[in-house]
Amino acid sequence: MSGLLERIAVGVDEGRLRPLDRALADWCLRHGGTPAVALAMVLANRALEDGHTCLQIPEPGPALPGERPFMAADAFIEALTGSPLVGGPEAACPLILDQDRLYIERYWRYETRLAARLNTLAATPPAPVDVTGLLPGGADFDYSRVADGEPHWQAVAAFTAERHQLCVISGGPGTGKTYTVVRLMWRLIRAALQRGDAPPVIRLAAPTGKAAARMMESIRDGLTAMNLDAESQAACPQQASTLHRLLGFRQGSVRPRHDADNPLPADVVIVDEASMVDLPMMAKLAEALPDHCRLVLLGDRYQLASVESGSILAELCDAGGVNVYSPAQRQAGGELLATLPADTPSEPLPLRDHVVTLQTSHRFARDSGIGRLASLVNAGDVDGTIRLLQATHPDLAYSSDSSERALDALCDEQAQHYLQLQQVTDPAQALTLIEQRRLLTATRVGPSGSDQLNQRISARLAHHSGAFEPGQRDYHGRPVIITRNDYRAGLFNGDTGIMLRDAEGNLRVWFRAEQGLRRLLPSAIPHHETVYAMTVHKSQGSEFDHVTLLLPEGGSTSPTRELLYTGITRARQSLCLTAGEDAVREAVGRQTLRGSGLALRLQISSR
Ligand SMILES: Nc1ncnc2c1ncn2[C@@H]1O[C@H](COP(=O)(O)OP(=O)(O)OP(=O)(O)O)[C@@H](O)[C@H]1O
Repeated sequence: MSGLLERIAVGVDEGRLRPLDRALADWCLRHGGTPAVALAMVLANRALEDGHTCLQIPEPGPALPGERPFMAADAFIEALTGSPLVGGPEAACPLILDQDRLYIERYWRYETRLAARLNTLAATPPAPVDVTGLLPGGADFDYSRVADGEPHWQAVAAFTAERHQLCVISGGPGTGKTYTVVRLMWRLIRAALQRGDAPPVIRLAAPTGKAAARMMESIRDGLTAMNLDAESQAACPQQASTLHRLLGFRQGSVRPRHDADNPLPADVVIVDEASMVDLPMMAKLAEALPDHCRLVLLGDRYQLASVESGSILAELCDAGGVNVYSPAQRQAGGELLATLPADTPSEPLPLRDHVVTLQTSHRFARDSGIGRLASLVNAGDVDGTIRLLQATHPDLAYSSDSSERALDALCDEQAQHYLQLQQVTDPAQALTLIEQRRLLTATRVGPSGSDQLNQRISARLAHHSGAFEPGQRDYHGRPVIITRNDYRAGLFNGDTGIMLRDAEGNLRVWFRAEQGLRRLLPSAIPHHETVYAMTVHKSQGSEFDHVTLLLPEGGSTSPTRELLYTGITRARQSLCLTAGEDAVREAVGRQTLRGSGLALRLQISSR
């Protein structure tokens, strides 16, 4: 493997590799590493950047992007063994080799610590649950929409979260995750008050400020609809925070205030949009829970995983299967689970009693184009997806033309909508207008990337309205999205605002806030961008009435099934998909597979 640095230098020149790859390899070689170790360091770092927790050493052998394998996988593992820079589990080395998985040391620790904590939570003896209120005719769940012979999965989810310290509730859009946790909270509070105990301290959190605000809004609506008595109402959480804030991260620090030595003051922690939580954050959260605390994770197993490393929610769901339970769980659920088909005799899944998958969307009708499209994409049904797209549905439009001319027409259409903003001076009305529709795209760069689309739409608006110059940064009617958390300003990654001129002619930026609206000077808002179009990744945790989703043709980063599904399910009322048939086929057929050892570390815990 001589000449590694030279080969990397060529890769950097050709744009296949980054200067960082060269620096990492160089560092390894200067610190006693062999070329194999230097390659291992480069590939492990690249794996992390691609969202993997570790490098699953590939067969037939490890290779730099665009090159043939340097050596066979077995020989590579042997070459790493004994290096001072590579150790086995628990070693204090920059790289950890754990069987055929290679980790950057910190990530091996996150993974093993998270698995250990989850195993402890899952192994806690189940609590007895009074299922009376959960059954048909009980006070807690309405059975009028449940099909005959089907369990009420929302009631099963509440039962599971009461019975176990660890519970994952997965469901697509509108399947009632919030509806369920509102009832779960009420049951927990009511049971405590009936026992004469203090109500449990329930903390609500989400990975982004936007998702936290949406979670609180849905929970508030749900609580209002339930019309609780004043005491129960007061015991319900009044706020949802970001995980950063919940754990008490200080600006610029990776160590939170709450950890195993200073656990969170909470009896129940409920995390929404858990698919967006990465491995380091999930490990820190799990460690900061006090021993008795319940952890309830809500999310959609089929959505895109976190932008950073790990796909924790999907892995936990895989470790739980889809609504298969142990005999003990079925017995404890009694009538609640009586209609389930007999248990299959396959190998029991480690988290089978801890994961509930909600099945019915209360947002989309059974024949809704958006709902059906989402299901077909999830199922990986390529032909079914294409057939559906070619049929007519009131809520779904499809165009296979993603040519330059089609992109132009798309940008014109978007600009026509946003032209209305030039006449609007009321910030609430302007915010509603920008939240109604969104152009989503798979990537940030390239002709159909969000950067260029935003420029094209802005240029058209400048031309049509004559109100500002093309290329002008700040102008009346400019929608902006925050791209970095700023705790001092109270603005978070993903928050959207609108720039409007006030009566004195000064530009101000308006955001939705807990109590109404906030007004800020353009210079006072943290990192932000114009947002007519955004990537599907950025749209996670948000929904819009009308979505136009664009998939690029070819390109370096091909869209995956998860990306397509996430884009589709951002639409509440209508979806227009613009993508060549080949791009759709490719995306539906390509699933995200992330290297991780978490699943292997989860133990059978069901009793
Ligand atoms: N069992 C039910 N009976 C009647 N209405 C329901 C039921 N479950 C959910 N809903 C209604 O369906 C809508 C969506 O529910 P909810 O917001 O809880 O879903 P969600 O899974 O949290 O959605 P999202 O994916 O947007 O986070 C809400 O208006 C809710 O009141």
